Amino acid sequence: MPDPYQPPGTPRRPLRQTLGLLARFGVISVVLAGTAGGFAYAGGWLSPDRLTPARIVDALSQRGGDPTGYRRNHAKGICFTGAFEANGQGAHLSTARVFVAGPYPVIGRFATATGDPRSPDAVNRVRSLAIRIATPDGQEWRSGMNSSPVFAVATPQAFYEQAVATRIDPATGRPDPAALQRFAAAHPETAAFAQWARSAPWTASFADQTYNSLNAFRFVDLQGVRHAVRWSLLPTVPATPSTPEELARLGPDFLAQDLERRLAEGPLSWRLVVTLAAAGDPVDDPTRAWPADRQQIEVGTLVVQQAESEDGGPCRDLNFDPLVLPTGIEPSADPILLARSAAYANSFDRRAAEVGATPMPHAGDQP
Ligand code: HEM
Repeated sequence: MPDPYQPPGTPRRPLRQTLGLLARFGVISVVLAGTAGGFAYAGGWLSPDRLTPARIVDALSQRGGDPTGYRRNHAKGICFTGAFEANGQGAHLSTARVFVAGPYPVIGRFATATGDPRSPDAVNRVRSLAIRIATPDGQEWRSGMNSSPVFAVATPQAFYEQAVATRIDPATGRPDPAALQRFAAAHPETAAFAQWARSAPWTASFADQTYNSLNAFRFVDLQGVRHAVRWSLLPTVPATPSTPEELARLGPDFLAQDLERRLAEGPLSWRLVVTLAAAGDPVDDPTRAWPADRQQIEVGTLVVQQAESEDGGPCRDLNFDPLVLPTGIEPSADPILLARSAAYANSFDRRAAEVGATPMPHAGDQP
């Protein structure tokens, strides 16, 4: 019987081959549908309420100013180059090459934790220092650290809610005080951070600040034993307390200016100190500090040699993703780490696509 689906003269395909082809097309379409579904899922199209990196970064982008071309958080910063001089003490805790005594090149960035690249320095409570240390085995250790001793929130969802609560109300140019109050009431875990923000002295410099990893990680030693750790960079110059009013008088960009002034006189350094958790210390919650008596080991010194504007500087196109870790350092179970990695990539993709479309003005330039 002629095949009604084939023009006359077309060679007949055996039935088994036809079924095989159909089955293969079936498999391919299922795979394609699955892939499309996967993208839809990752993009949050199937569940608009699900938290995605894009939603977090959208919320971070609405906290005032125009972030086009810039990081969507810690938007105002300055690049630096320098070295990490390992003293060899970390090699007992981790096999990472970076702990073998010696100097390793660093690209880094100081910043203020703001969504607005032109925000005046006197209004931003949290300052940050991010580093990428490269080692001769081709590996890298990237770390972004904050000047607060604890983080404000414990989960990606709470971080998102905080970003939404600090959105700028176009009518007033400020976040809605009621939204801030609602957020604080719903998140008692922010209390330790809020206490620090209220009471810690302000200073006029990036150079006199301590910078903390806040999230926990694991160092893996030669025997394969895992040690839960956090780390901090401790300044070697004394802090000079100031008030926000005094700082406001220094102009909008005093932090970058102070850094450049100090570096013109010589390098700045920080001691890298690793703190070891004791059994039961929280390793998945950066809002909770570990007790002050935990063992600490100084593993080397960060030397900052030269600052460079972010506009074209070596840190502009770096993503200080906290999950770029060398062999010998692993992430902890803290859910914030995965969320950070995904959100940084999203923010990086946005600003990388915007570079060139938007001039990258020096700090202090008017829009
Ligand atoms: C769920 C939690 C968090 C989210 C979603 C988040 C999101 C972001 C985003 C989108 C950026 C911009 C990245 C870029 O464009 O390259 C950023 C920068 C930064 N974040 Fe986070 N962050 C989180 C938690 C933390 C924590 C716990 C710390 C603590 C140390 C931290 C420290 C930093 C630093 C230092 C930078 C600036 C890095 C640089 O200079 O390039 N963040 N964050």
